Amino acid sequence: MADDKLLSVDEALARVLAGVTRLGEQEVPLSQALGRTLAADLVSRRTQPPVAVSAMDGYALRAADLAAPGARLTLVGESAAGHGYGAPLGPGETVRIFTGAPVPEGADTILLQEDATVDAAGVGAASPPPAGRHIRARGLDFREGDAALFSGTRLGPNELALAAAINHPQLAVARRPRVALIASGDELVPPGAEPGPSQIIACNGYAVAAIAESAGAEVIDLGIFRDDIAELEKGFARAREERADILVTLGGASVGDHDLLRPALARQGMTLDFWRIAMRPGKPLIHGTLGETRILGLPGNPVAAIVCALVFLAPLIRALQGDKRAGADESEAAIAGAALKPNKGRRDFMRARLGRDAEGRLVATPEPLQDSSLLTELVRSQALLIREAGAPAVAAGGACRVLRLPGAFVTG
Ligand SMILES: Nc1nc2c(c(=O)[nH]1)N[C@H]1C(S)=C(S)[C@@H](COP(=O)(O)OP(=O)(O)OC[C@H]3O[C@@H](n4cnc5c(N)ncnc54)[C@H](O)[C@@H]3O)O[C@H]1N2
Ligand code: MOO
Repeated sequence: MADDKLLSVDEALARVLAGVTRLGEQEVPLSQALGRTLAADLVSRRTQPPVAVSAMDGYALRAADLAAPGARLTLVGESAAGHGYGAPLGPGETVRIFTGAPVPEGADTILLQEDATVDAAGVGAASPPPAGRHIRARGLDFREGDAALFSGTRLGPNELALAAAINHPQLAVARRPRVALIASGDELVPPGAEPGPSQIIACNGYAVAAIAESAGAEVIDLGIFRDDIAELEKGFARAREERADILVTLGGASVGDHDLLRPALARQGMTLDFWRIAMRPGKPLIHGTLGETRILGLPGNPVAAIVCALVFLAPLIRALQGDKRAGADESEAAIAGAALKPNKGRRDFMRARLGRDAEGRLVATPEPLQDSSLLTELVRSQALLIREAGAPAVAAGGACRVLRLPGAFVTG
């Protein structure tokens, strides 16, 4: 069971996504559309293939003409991609044809060039092809007027190719959500600076910005702010100037005397939705709204910030683009590579290595240390092994669920 004082992860995600609608739309050229989300259905302007074409290099012919043993056909011309033969095939005739070339009228099959016998008597074959072999019918892939891609689809490499093929050089896509990042902490200095004795290098923003950009956002990194309400207010003012759709704060979300984000945001008039959830890592997560701006206050520990960005920020960014898969469960089944203890009241996202067992099943083995400050363990991991709040113990070899980390590559 979930800790009843804390909001469950599902409830928290539902609240983050509640009432979110797509931001405006804009037209972008295909070359800039990767990772964007379609704002309208795309209707095909083409039929593909536009005519019946050959799928192989060989000879176009009528299957019946080669049916008699020893039959020979007269080679009368050529059909290449972009240059058809241009005339109907007469009885006993064949045309040299290449992949993607129009099948001449009257031909009903393709004899593979490797299977053809070509000599002075003409073109023959030891085993003639049946009718219909290696011919792609007109419209096999798509037809003019058909909806080929749908509003709310995120454009990956495959979708870009299809959008191009159906002849849309410009696409209507959702505007990129603008995400302003504010890091807070007196201990933080940027990479390349000389830290004082108890200072550290701010790193969370790099991961969170990467997660946000991968989800389609435009990121405005406002830098590091000291643990001081007046300083933080300057940061909020900058976020307002930048017309941020989402303000993401890093650190200062918890209950310590120097964790000032909540009071600072409250002074600005933030409507707080929640700030503590039943999740490990990531218990102190602030969610609220400040005017039109959505606020996500991520916890300071690097792994907590990254996991919360994956679980909440990325879906929010996708929902603001009208992505119909935003918030969908992307976890998958795996086998536990080690015994898992019973879980208490928070959903646990354990850093785990992924491999495969002898049967090829995915095996997730948690890292020995799960402290939310440990980036090296995170980098060694390929997945987050998800343990539900209140889940009973699982023996090694038992079933579990995992969420792959971005770019995870599984060997074995
Ligand atoms: N008494 C309690 N203490 C804490 C609780 C609690 O419930 N009661 N929650 C713990 C949990 S869980 C987390 S997570 C942290 C989160 O605290 P904050 O969001 O207030 O974060 P900070 O205190 O500012 O920082 C925590 C840790 O992370 C480092 N940090 C912060 N920002 C960055 C950054 N941009 N890059 C790299 N590292 C960063 C910071 O130096 C601290 O070491 O609170 C627990 N405490
Ligand atoms: O949210 Mo915290 O990550 O468990 O230290």
